[in-house]
Amino acid sequence: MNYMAEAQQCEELWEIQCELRAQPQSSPCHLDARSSCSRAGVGLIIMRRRKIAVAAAFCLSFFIGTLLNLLCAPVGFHHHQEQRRLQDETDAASLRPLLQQLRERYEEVLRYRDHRATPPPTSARLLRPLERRLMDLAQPQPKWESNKVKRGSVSPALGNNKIDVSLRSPRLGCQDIRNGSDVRYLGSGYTKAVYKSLLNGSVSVALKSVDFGGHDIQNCVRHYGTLEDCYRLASFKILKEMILLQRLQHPNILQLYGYCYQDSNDISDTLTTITELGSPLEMIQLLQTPWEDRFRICLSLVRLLHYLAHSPLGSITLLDFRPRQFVVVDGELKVTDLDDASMDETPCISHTDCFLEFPARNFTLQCSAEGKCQNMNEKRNLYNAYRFFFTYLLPHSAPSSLRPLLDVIVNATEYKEVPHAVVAEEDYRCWPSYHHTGCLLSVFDLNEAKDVCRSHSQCQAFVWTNQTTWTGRPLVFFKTGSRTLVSALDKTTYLKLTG
Ligand SMILES: Nc1ncnc2c1ncn2[C@@H]1O[C@H](COP(=O)(O)OP(=O)(O)OP(=O)(O)O)[C@@H](O)[C@H]1O
Repeated sequence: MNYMAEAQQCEELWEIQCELRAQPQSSPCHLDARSSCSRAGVGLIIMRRRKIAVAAAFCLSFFIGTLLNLLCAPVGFHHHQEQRRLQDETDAASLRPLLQQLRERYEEVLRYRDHRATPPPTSARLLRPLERRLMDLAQPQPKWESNKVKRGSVSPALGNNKIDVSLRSPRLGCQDIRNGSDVRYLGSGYTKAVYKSLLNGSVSVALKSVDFGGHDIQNCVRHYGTLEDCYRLASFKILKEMILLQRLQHPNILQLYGYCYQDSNDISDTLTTITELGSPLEMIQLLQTPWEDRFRICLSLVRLLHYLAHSPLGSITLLDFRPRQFVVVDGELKVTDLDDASMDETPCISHTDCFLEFPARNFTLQCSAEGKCQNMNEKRNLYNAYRFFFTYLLPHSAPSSLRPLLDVIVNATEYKEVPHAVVAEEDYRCWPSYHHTGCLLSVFDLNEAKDVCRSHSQCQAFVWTNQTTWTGRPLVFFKTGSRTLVSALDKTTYLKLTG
């Protein structure tokens, strides 16, 4: 039964491989998938992690073992066979989470790739000098590179994640990488390593690929013991990043010049992307640069965030938003690491599901009638930009005439109105309160309520109760947060938003 499940899994992953290569259903790829996977189930588990030769030897020994078993039927042999079967079952079970992750990442990549909107074509007339130099450099893409389907080079139980994206000219490829010189290590993160290379002696680019010595691969191999499968999993991140770089075109998003699939470390079709080169962002250095340069970085970031909030793929959030995800190109900030970007808006049933948590403060956003947290992606980006960039880069040594304006920007406090809602708990005491455990005060109008909230350090929200004192002054409940936001027809809640 387990062998049958294994065979089914094998078939599914082959199907993925064929799909990625855009092979039609009746193609040899799909037929091969079925015949490969319907072979002896016992052999499949071995074939996934070892070479076919090993699997064949195992099948042979299995066959001989069965023969001997029939002839002799010794009790010990039965025992040995049972042990091996149990071991195989354990191995298969331990790899299941890896297969699940592979499937999820594969589906994510397809979602980004198949999203309808396409970037506008750029007229060759508008090409800047660097692009013209790249155009001179780019070789016509060899046909084999986009159509190549290498059989037998990957484990039959695992889909290869080779995927081609259409790129505007100029497109660079493997040949250009091979002709590169002056290759130098630039940096690495959890998953990828980045190198600088000088192509054709004229254009410097960044080459990005999976780092075989990086934490991601090392942790995965330690856990699952299979380098090839772990490589495939990690390379989905580069694949996703490449698709996003191609789909999102903006001066503050690094430009993708091309990519290359080549065999490396005994793994077929490993992916390297070729992008615009930048300088890693060093916050300490940046703090020492003139105010105008720092202002330029902040302006780049604002322009980028505006584009991401209204991108052709919808509102995109950068889940991993730290200075190291950005580089500087000619004084402009550009995002380079897009593998943690997401275009999914958080689903919700009530406002409490739209809770955005940061170390220093939290927000509760509105849940729309369609069951999506409204503007959550944009809000996450904005607050991260505020806490990682604006607070450090803008105020220090700013021109004195701009200071009042900057104070307003950096300390901007506005209130978001949530009609028909009340914060059920999250009370604090104040004086002179009309409530013995909460802060219930009378105010003249909404502006006074905002001023009161601003003057209380605990206050993060207030509820307009629609009740008044005997003089007719409205009563307002001041609250420490808005996690316990619930519906209440006759009340309105105001949430304090900073940044
Ligand atoms: N185009 C580029 N030019 C110069 N340096 C770059 C470029 N792209 C990336 N880098 C440097 O390489 C580092 C690693 O790249 P990247 O962030 O894509 O890898 P990662 O494994 O996803 O990292 P993380 O663990 O931060 O997610 C970056 O922190 C950056 O300093």
